[in-house]
Order: sequence, then C-alpha cells, then structure tokens
Amino acid sequence: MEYLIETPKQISLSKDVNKYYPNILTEEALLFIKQLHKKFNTQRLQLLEKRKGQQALFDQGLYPSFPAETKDIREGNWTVGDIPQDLLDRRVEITGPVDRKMVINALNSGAKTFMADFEDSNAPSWSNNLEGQQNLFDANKRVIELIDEKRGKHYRLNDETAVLLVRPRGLHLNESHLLVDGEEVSGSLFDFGLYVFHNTKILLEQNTAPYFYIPKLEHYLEARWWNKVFEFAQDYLNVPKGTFKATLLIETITASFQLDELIYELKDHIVGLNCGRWDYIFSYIKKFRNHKDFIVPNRDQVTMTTPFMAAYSDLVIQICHKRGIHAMGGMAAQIPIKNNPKANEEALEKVRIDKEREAKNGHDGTWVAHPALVEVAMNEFDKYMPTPNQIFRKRENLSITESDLLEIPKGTITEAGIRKNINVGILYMEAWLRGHGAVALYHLMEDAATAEISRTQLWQWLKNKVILEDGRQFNASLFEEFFDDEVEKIVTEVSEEKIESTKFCEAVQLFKRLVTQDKFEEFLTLSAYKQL
Ligand SMILES: CC(=O)SCCNC(=O)CCNC(=O)[C@H](O)C(C)(C)COP(=O)(O)OP(=O)(O)OC[C@H]1O[C@@H](n2cnc3c(N)ncnc32)[C@H](O)[C@@H]1OP(=O)(O)O
Ligand SMILES: O=CC(=O)O
Ligand SMILES: [Mg+2]
Repeated sequence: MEYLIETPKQISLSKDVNKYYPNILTEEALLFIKQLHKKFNTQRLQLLEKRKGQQALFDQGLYPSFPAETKDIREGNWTVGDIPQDLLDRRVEITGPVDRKMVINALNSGAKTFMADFEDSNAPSWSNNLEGQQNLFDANKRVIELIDEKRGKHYRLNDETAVLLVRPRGLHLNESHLLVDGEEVSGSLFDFGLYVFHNTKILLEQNTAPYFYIPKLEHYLEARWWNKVFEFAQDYLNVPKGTFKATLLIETITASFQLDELIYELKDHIVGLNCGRWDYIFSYIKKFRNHKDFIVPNRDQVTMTTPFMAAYSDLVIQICHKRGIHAMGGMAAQIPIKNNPKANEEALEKVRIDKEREAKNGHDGTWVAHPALVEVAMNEFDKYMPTPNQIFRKRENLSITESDLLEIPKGTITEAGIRKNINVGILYMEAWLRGHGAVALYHLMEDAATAEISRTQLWQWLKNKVILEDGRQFNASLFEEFFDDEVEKIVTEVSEEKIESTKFCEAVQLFKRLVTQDKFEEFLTLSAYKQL
C-alpha cells in the first residue's frame, strides 16, 4: 500500500513505506534532512569513491602507512578534549539496538553510558529506524514506557539513568525510504539529522547534549565531513559550535594509521576513540583480501592479544591520552548463559579477564552487550581505575610501528572453523532479514560486524584455496559439501514445516552468493538491505 502524505517539496517517501511516523517526520524535520542531503550527500559519495581508489592500491599489493602529508599533525603538541561533565566517567558503556524495551533496560542498567545503536546491532528497516527515533525522543523526554501484559511487566525509567550516546549508520548505507529530488538519502544523515533535530533542545535543558558514536571511518577526510555536518547542524539549530560531542570507532585498519588526524579533524567535537574490535578484524581481512599469502586463521583464534590487535589497542590508548580524550575499550562477545551456572561462570570470567586487560592497559572504559555484564566490567574498572578516567596515564614509552599494526596472525584454519562461519552466518542473516540486528548464537553476541568476519573469512579461504589444518585443500566442492550439510542441520533443527515461515531460504541464498561470488561485496548489509 502506498501511504499518501504531504511532504515538503522535493522530498518523497518510497512506495513501500506503509507506515508514517508523524511525530518524527514533521515537515520541519524533513526540511532539515533535505538541507543536510543537499549540502553533504555529494561529498559523501565522493568519499565512498575515494575508498574504492584506496582499495585498488591495496589490491596491487600496497599496505597502509602513516600519511606523509600530515606528519606535522602527528608530531605537533596539540590537545583537544573539552569533555562535558557527564562524559568524564565512562567506565562501563552498555550498547544495544534502539528497540523500546532494550532502550529502557539499558538506561536502567547501572552502566555509566548507553550507546543506542542504529548500526551494527540494528537491522535498518523503516519501522526499526523510525520507532528507534521515537524511543530515543521519549527517553530524552523521560516519558518512555512499555507494558508487557503477558509477563506483567511495566518498563519505565529509574531516577538515575545512563548518559545516552547514539550511533548513526555508516557512510556506505542509504536510507532508501526517503528521497530528496528522487535520490536516496544517506543513512548517516537520516539517523543523525532526525536525532539532533528532535532532541537537541530537550537535552540542553537537562544540562547534557547530543552525543554520538561515529562508526567505520576509513580516512581523516571522512572525519572532516562529519565535522562539517556537525557545524552546519549546530548553526541550523542555533546552538554553539562544540555542543555535539563524538566518539569515533576505530574499526577499520586504515583508521589506525590516522588516529591523530581523525582527532584533529573533529577537534571541537571529539571526546574519545573506541576500539571496535569486530569490525576492525573484518576490515583487516577485507582490505588485504587480494594480497598474496595474506590469510587470517579461524575467527576464534584472533583475539585482543593477537599482536596486530594488541598493537592497535595500545596505539589508540597512547594517542588518545596524548591528545586529552578517552580511549574506550570494546566488546567481549560472551553473554550470560541461562540454566547452566558453570558455563555462565566461565563466560563471565572471560568477560572479566577482557575488562581487566583493558583497564590495566590504560583504557578509560569499556563496552558490555548485556545488563548482567555491567557489574563484572564495573568491578574491574573500579579496581584498576580509581579515578573517573586515566587520561593522565600517557604511555609515552610505547612505540608502535606500521608493521606492528599489520602483523599477520598465526594460527590454523579448520573444518570446524569453516562450518561455524557457515552456520553462524546463515543464522545471523536469517534473523537480520526478520529485523533483528543482534542475536545470541551459541552464547555469543552476534551482530553485523561479527557476521562480516564469518562471511569474509569464507570468501578469502575459498578464493585462496587454503590448506586446512588436517592437510586437505579447501575448494568449491569441499565448501559445497560443508555448506549443504550445515543447511541440512539447520532445516532439521527448525523443522521443514516451520522453515516456510522463516527467512532461511533467503538467508541461505544471500549468504552463499556473498561467499562464492568472485567480486567481493564491501558490506553484506548492502545486499541484505534490499531484502529487508
Ligand atoms: C560489534 C559491535 O558493534 S558490539 C555493539 C553492538 N552490539 C550490541 O549492542 C549487542 C547488544 N546485545 C543484545 O542485543 C542482546 O544482549 C542479545 C541479542 C545478544 C541477547 O539478547 P536476549 O536474547 O534478549 O538476552 P536475554 O534473554 O538474556 O535478556 C535478558 C534481559 O536483558 C535485556 N537485555 C539484553 N541485552 C540488552 C542490552 N544490550 N541492552 C538492554 N537490555 C538488554 C533483555 O531485553 C531482557 O530484558 P527483560 O528481562 O526485561 O525481558
Ligand atoms: O562496533 C564495534 C565493533 O566491534 O565492530
Ligand atoms: Mg562496528
């Protein structure tokens, strides 16, 4: 059904929009999105083209290096970091999709801050995105509520809640339901624009402000673009420069070579960097996928103590502290295990060890995926970080080189590793196509970033016909055998009658195509979005 509405001139909704959200899609808000689109979309597309140029150089065998043209910025003695009072202590940050119940639970979780996610953990359907905006709007007005009649539960905010940060989609994603002059708008601008338009005033009245996590940047020019977007939006909304604050996810291999530059570009707005470890692994595999002899072992063998990962997190800490901002840690994948106390204890212990390592190394805070993990992470940071943050720990003796950041991890590729990637990849895609961007699989949190690792590894191993630990060569026929087998297991588990009412057929086809096609697709969510 086509939903007929009056939108401001030049703005239209795509034909498949069958629900309108009048509180969010006000005429004034749409006019603001139109302005953002007209001012910034062409540059965004140019930046995406630049990424292709960079990839072409990597495909010729090149590796990234610290840019020559910005040596002065790296060597200069500048600092930034006008950090607002309510962001000084970020020792535990909970993250989660913008679903109404999750938003309330996360804000009430006891974590210092909550990153509400339109990105890795959100399948960006029209309803998820618009309801997400409504949920955040209601949360900031402190009127958000939910009644679960079946369970007799009434969700509402506690008196004390976590400080809210919002993660808009990455630059590569469009919001295909909203068109300006017939062009799809950027998902980043749509998520960011609607949020600041509706919430800036409300937040300022409460002595806080719009705070953001910016994902998947690959180059300092992309940070410059975001800075201009911030400046324009602040002017438009009539609030001082520097009102909005951003933490950048360092989750692409190229970003690690430009940490000073990324901070410098956003100097009036930046308060931190974060080690987005899952996308970082994905990016590391993806960028060098066409390099000869560049192979990464089974997903579970790449951890934060693997040399290239340890080097990256150390460098993030060193540079953040030098420049006066927070160096946030990342997400351990373990989540609580119900009905199995021993397994649960082991999972929590893995999280504890991860957080202990981060706090001791100098991170100023960390991420947790579930409310039941807040306490574990809090205890470790309380123990090793008695002050609100440890920006004063400069780690000046560290010397991380270009080759440290690139060191190829050692390890093995096994049949079990291949099967796990196939199985988890299909299960995740199926959930995503039903609108769930984060799911628990085998007691681990899976989201778009972790699924990308599975997908990219399979593509790379297949393309390179790698030798498995048991001596066999991985090739198309072995892949077919494992793949069919894993699909059969899933069908048996779900049962043939029920499979019809799921998205498994689409997920199997999509995942298989992405893994076996010759041309590597930059992000699996680009194809998947067309089927959402
Ligand atoms: C790579 C990255 O980008 S990491 C960051 C992005 N990823 C994420 O943020 C993942 C966040 N985590 C989640 O989405 C969830 O924890 C999942 C999907 C992994 C598991 O969720 P569930 O299966 O619902 O877990 P479970 O049943 O144990 O939940 C228990 C309760 O905790 C709540 N809960 C679980 N995780 C969260 C969370 N992250 N935020 C708020 N509430 C949460 C559930 O809503 C549920 O509430 P209820 O008891 O009131 O019904
Ligand atoms: O966004 C976080 C990540 O690990 O990816
Ligand atoms: Mg990520």
